[in-house]
Amino acid sequence: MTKTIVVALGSENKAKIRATQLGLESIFKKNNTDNNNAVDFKVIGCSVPSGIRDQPLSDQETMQGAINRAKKALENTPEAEFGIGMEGGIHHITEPVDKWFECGWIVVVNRNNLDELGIASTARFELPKKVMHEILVNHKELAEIMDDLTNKKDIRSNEGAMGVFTNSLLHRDLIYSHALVFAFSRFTTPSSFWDDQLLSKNPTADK
Ligand SMILES: O=P(O)(O)OP(=O)(O)OP(=O)(O)OC[C@H]1O[C@@H](n2cnc3c(O)ncnc32)[C@H](O)[C@@H]1O
Repeated sequence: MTKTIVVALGSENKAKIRATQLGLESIFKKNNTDNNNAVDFKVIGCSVPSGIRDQPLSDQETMQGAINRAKKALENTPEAEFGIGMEGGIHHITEPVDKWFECGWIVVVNRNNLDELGIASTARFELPKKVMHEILVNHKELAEIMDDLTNKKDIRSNEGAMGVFTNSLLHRDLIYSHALVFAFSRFTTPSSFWDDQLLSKNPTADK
């Protein structure tokens, strides 16, 4: 009998649900005979608090939101083996250039060990100064600004700001799915890659 892995996603955002489906399809692809991970999977999206501000302003805060969401989703979904948290946020780089960048942070947590977190970020892109002005001075959320800028509705659940700033080449679901594959690697690659045993002895230690 094929095993079904149940995964709880801490969001009902359609782009994040699609990203999770896409990521898990490539991780657990059944028609790839070389794939030792091949199984069925089921995604349950649920609304959970991120525990941070609606518009996170640093990588640290955004990652914390993703951790909180992954753990809460798992807690709220007893049948799930893994919890996933996805959080979009911005980060300020001051040197060698003064610019703000947007990316998503993705966290995977397994029920067997809540302290073992798989964490990755998406690719990043620069946000224009006028968008940052709306966020920092007028305290608007990126979602609202993107809709105003494009005259569209609900960009956050569709192509995302990523899609807008790449002329629709790279949509939020695809980019988040790649980060999910990285975050899951903690659980899908050999555990020997991740244990604390050093690869080589410190050459000076024996002297
Ligand atoms: O329903 P949830 O899961 O909360 O999804 P969200 O897109 O609203 O929320 P996030 O917490 O991931 O993102 C934090 C803020 O940044 C906005 N944001 C993040 N990525 C975005 C994107 O690609 N396009 C538009 N807005 C985005 C988002 O709408 C929030 O205002």
